[in-house]
Amino acid sequence: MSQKWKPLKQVGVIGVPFEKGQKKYGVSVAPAAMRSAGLIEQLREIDGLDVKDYGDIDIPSCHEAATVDNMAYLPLVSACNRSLSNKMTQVLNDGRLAVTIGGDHSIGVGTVDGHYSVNEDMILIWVDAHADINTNKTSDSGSVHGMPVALLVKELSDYWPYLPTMDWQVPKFSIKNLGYIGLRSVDHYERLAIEKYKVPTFAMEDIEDHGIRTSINHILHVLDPEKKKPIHVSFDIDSLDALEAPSTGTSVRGGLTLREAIKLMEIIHSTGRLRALDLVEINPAIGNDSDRKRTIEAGLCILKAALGFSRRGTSPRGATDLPIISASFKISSCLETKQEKESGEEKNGMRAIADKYFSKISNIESKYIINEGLSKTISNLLQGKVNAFPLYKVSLSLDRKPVKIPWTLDLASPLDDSHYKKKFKYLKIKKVPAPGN
Ligand SMILES: NC(=[NH2+])NCCC[C@H](N)C(=O)O
Repeated sequence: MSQKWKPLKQVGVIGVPFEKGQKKYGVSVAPAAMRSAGLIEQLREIDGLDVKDYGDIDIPSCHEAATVDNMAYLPLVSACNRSLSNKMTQVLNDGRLAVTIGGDHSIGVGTVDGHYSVNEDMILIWVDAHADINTNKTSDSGSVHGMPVALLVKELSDYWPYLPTMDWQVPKFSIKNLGYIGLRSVDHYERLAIEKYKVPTFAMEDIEDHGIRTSINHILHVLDPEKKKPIHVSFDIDSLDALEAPSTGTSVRGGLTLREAIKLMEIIHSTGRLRALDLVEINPAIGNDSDRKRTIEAGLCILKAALGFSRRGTSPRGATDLPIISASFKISSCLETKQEKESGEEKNGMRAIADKYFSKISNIESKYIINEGLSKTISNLLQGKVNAFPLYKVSLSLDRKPVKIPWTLDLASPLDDSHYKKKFKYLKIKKVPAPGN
């Protein structure tokens, strides 16, 4: 039976201030930098999104020496990912789409491991300049951020030595459920692995040939032709062109434009199947203020596109028309009814009248005033009948043009008010939803 997918409106944000998967200082500052740039607030502005901030995971301090050849800080990387994997499981089991802010890309081990434990049928879209599928034997750098994919996939488990501290992580995810977007710096053995396992890959030259829409749609079709599997996107900011995202540790020229990346995320959002999204490798310590700002803004744009922000704009929820009147009102005077005059309950009576008349209007901003002299004249003209109904003068100030609503007559059916209707312009008062509702 085919399940109807729609975008998950509940989101859980996890920060991972971790940088030991590579050698440069600064990528651990990204969660804080993203938060102070308004990450949570901006996500909450997306129509209908319920965003829970799970805070940053505790990065375990661990002083064990690296015991595996050509794998820097493995015990630390392992401890961080173990804790992240647990946090992922928690967020997903809370029914939320997990948004993880790294940290370097070694944290993909924890996010995918945690996601897999909840959704075994998940597919993984790795958006990156690099394939990150080195083993410690094939890596030139010895940095684990170039190895997460190789650690995760079961097909490569035989190519690793025993990894002390990594017993918690059993590679179960199949490379058959992986696709790449944005590659342009692929090491030799990485290319071999991609070809050997026929990983659907749209490197930059393929994106150049086919466009971003066809590229992602092709990958999604190959990995999940029946459109029924949860999607995990692991987005490395270095997939973007260095001009769009300069503040990152291993930037490569000639990458995705921000527009392509946004489009990519919009397409993924529209599947309704996105369940986990990582944003990694933003390094606020690289570059100047403007580089930092540009990179962080690009990251925010990407997250927002993935979570349903529409560049077309969205009309206010529930509204069917532009607000006709938006004002607040105050009764300054009113001709009382006979009954009120006698009972002296003028004030309550007035409030009741106001409620009755203006319950239909929300958020009225200007004043509603009766001119005493005028009201007396009118009262005379109406020969005492005025006591049978309240009479108001309403003045509303709209933004562009002051509009006067001179009279509102109630219970006035026997009365011919055509004279007043001619003299004063009547304005229909329509109910409008209060802004923000
Ligand atoms: N997530 C990244 N930025 N990875 C960069 C990896 C670079 C290189 N291929 C390496 O293995 O060291």
